[in-house]
Amino acid sequence: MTTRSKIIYTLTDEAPALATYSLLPVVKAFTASSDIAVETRDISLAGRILALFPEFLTDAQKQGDHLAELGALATTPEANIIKLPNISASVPQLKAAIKELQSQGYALPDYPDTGDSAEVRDIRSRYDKVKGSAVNPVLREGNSDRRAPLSVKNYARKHPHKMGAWAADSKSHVAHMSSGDFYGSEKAALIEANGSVKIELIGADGSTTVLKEKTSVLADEVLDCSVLSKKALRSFISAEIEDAKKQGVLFSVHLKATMMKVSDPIIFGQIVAEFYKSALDKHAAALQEAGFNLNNGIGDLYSSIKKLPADKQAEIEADIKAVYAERPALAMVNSDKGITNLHVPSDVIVDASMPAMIRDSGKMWNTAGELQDAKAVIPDRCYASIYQAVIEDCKANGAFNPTTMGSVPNVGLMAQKAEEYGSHDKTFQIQANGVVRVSDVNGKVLMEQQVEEGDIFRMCQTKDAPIQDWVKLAVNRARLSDTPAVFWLDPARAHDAEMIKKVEKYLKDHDTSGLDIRVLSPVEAIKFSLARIRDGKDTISVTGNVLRDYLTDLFPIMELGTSAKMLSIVPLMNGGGLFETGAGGSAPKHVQQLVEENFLRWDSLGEFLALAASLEHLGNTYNNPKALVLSKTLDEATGQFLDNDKSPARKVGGIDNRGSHFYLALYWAQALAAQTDDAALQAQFAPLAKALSDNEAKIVAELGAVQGKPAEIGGYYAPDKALTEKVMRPSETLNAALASLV
Ligand SMILES: NC(=O)C1=CN([C@@H]2O[C@H](COP(=O)(O)OP(=O)(O)OC[C@H]3O[C@@H](n4cnc5c(N)ncnc54)[C@H](OP(=O)(O)O)[C@@H]3O)[C@@H](O)[C@H]2O)C=CC1
Ligand SMILES: O=C(O)CCC(=O)C(=O)O
Ligand SMILES: [Mg+2]
Repeated sequence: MTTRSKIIYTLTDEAPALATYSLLPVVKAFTASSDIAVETRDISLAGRILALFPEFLTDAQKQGDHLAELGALATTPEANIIKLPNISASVPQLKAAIKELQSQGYALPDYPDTGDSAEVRDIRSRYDKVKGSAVNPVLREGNSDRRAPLSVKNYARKHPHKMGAWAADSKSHVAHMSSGDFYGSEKAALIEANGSVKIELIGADGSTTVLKEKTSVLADEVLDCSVLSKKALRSFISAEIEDAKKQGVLFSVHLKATMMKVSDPIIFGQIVAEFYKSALDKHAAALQEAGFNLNNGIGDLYSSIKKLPADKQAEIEADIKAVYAERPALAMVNSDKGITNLHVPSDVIVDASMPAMIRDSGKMWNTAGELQDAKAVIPDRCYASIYQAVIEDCKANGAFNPTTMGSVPNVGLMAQKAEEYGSHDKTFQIQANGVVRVSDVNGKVLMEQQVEEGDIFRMCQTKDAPIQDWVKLAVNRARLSDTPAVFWLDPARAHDAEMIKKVEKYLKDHDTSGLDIRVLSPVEAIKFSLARIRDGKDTISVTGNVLRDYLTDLFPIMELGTSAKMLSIVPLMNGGGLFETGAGGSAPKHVQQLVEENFLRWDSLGEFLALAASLEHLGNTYNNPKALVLSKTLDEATGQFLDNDKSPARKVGGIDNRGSHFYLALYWAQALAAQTDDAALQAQFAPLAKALSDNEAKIVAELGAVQGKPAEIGGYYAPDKALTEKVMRPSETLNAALASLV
C-alpha cells in the first residue's frame, strides 16, 4: 500500500497556461489510477493580484495566496511541484492586468503612480509584491540543473533548426561601460557570525539616512555591494547613440528589467531619457503633469499624454517623431505595430533576446521589418562580455551548426535568493551625494561605496549552505555525465574572488579524482566552451544565478532552437523536487497567434520532461512503483514523440500544441500497454491505446478543423475558463477517450 502522494501542477500565464488546458486533462487521466493526486495552484499574475486584495472582493471572488503556500511547501521534503513559466510583470503589464480584472468585475484599486498617503503607500507596496520576478525566487529553494537530455540533443541533430549565417564583416557588437558600473565598484565581505547588517547613506552634508535597517545574515555567507553611476551611464549611452548612428547599425538595449526589477527599470529609464532627450527636455513640465514615468518606457509617454489637451499631445508626438530622424534607427520589437526596443522595459529581456540575435546572424529587426546589424547595449560589464565573445567567435568561424555542435548544460546557484537576483530589497536609487555604508550590529563598517545623487546602489547576499549544495551538484553532474565542469568566476570581481575560495574549499569535500574541474573567468570559460562545442564536445557550466539564467537560454537556443526543450530540475535543499518546464518564458507572441488564428505553437516538451522527472521523484520518495512505470513509459513516449517529430509547427496547417498533446497521449498509452511491469496499468491502457490509434486521423482532423479562424478566450491575463477550455479541447473524440479512463 502506498501513501497517497501529490504533484502540484502550477497554473500560470500566457501560452503555457493555455497549453495546460489541453495537457492537464491528459496528465490527470493517466495518473488517476496510480495513487497520485494531481492538484493545481494558481500563481498567475492575475491570481497573485487577486490574492493581495481580499477586502476589495466579494467572497466568491476571493482567492488564497497560492504562491505563499507553495513557497512554504518548497522547504519541505514532500514538495513535488511542476512549475511552468509565468509572467514577471513590468509596471505597464501590471496595470494592464489590473485593468482587465476591473473590467471583469473585480473592484481592485488602481496602481498608484503617485501619492504618498498611508493608504496609497499600502496599495503600492502590495502591488509591488507581484511586480517583476516575484514567483521564481520564492519557489527556488534549491539550485538548478538544466540540460538537454540525450534524446532531445539527438532530435536536434536529426531535425536541425535554422541558424542565420554570420558574415565576417558583421558590424554587430556588444557595447558596455568601461567604468562607473557595478562591475567596477564591487566590494565583498565574508560574514563571520549570524546577525544582521544595516545599510545607511551618510550624506555629504553629514546627515544619515537609513536605507535598510536590518538585513539578517548567516555565518559564512558572502555579502557584496556595488554602484552604477548615473552620470557615467548617461555619458556612455550618449556616446553609444552617436556611435550607432555613425556606424549605421540599429541601437538596441538588453536588460533584465523583470528579474532585476529595481535596478534595471531605472537603467532603462535613463537610456530612454538620453535617447529622446531633446523632446523630453522640451516638454518636461507637461510630461510631469501627465505622470509620464521614464522607467516604464516610451510607450508610457503615449498613454500618459492622452490626459493632455489635443494640441499639446500632437506637439509632443511630432517632437518624438523628430527624434527618430536625428537618432540612429532603433531595433524593433514589432515593426508592423511600431513597437520599438524602448517602448516597454519587459519586451526585450537579455537572456532570450541576445541568443535570438545571435541565432539570427547577429541581426535585429528594423522599422521596415528587415534584419540589420545592431549595437547591443548591455551597460554593466559583469556579464556583457560573454556575448561579445560569442559574436567574435561567430564572425571568425561562422554560425554554430546544430547537427554537430556539443552541449553546454548548466549547474546554477540560485537557492535562497542568491546573488543579484535576490538583491531587490537591498537596491536603492540614491537621493543625495555621500557614502553608503554597510555595517554590523557593533557598528563595524563591512563595506562602503561613494555615491552621487541618482546612482544605483545594490547589495547581494549569497548563503553558504546553497554554495555547498551547488558545488556538490556540480561534482555529481561531472561524475554522472563524465564531462568537464567549469566554474565561471571572475577573480577581478570581489564577490567572485570570495566564491572562488569557497569553491576550492568545498571541492575538497568530494571525490574529484579523474574529473576535469576548472575555475575560469566568464570570458575564458565561454571561449573554452565554444571551442569545445564546435568540436562536438560537451562542457558543464557551473555558474552563479545570473549566468545560470543567461546561459540556459543562450546555449539551448543555439543548440536546440529554443530553451523550451530543456530539462530543468531544481533538487530542493530539504529533499523535495521542483520541476521547471523548459528554461524559457511564457511566450506572449504565441497568445496573439492563438487569438488571431486559433493556432498555439507552444512546445510542451519541457512539460513532458518535467512530468517524467516529477513522477520518478514521487515514485522513489513514496515507494510507488506505478509512478515509476508512468515515468519510464512517459520517457519512452517522449522519445517516440521526438523520433516522429510531433512537436507543434509554427504556422496554421501543421499540428499545434493540442495535436502534440494527442500524440504524446497516444505514445504514452501505447508504452503503458506494451510494458509488463504492472499488469493493471497494462490492462487499463491497452484499450485507450487502441482507441487513440484507431481514431488518429479523426482526432487530428477535429483538431485541425478549428485552425485559421480567430479564437475567443475572453481575456489575456485572466481568460475565461469555460471559453478557453472549449478552445483548447476541440476534439470530442479525444476528450471522450480520456474520459473513459477516469
Ligand atoms: N521560468 C519563468 O517563469 C520565466 C518567465 N519569463 C517571463 O516570460 C515572459 C516572456 O519573456 P520573453 O523574454 O519574451 O521570453 P520567452 O521565452 O517567453 O519568449 C521568447 C521566444 O522564445 C520562444 N519560446 C519560448 N518558449 C517556447 C515554447 N515553449 N515553445 C515554443 N517557443 C517558445 C518563442 O519564440 P517564437 O515565437 O519565435 O517561436 C518566444 O517568442 C516575461 O514575462 C518573462 O518575465 C521568462 C523566462 C523564464
Ligand atoms: O523569473 C523570471 O523572471 C525569469 C526566470 C528566468 O528567466 C530563468 O530562470 O531562466
Ligand atoms: Mg531565463
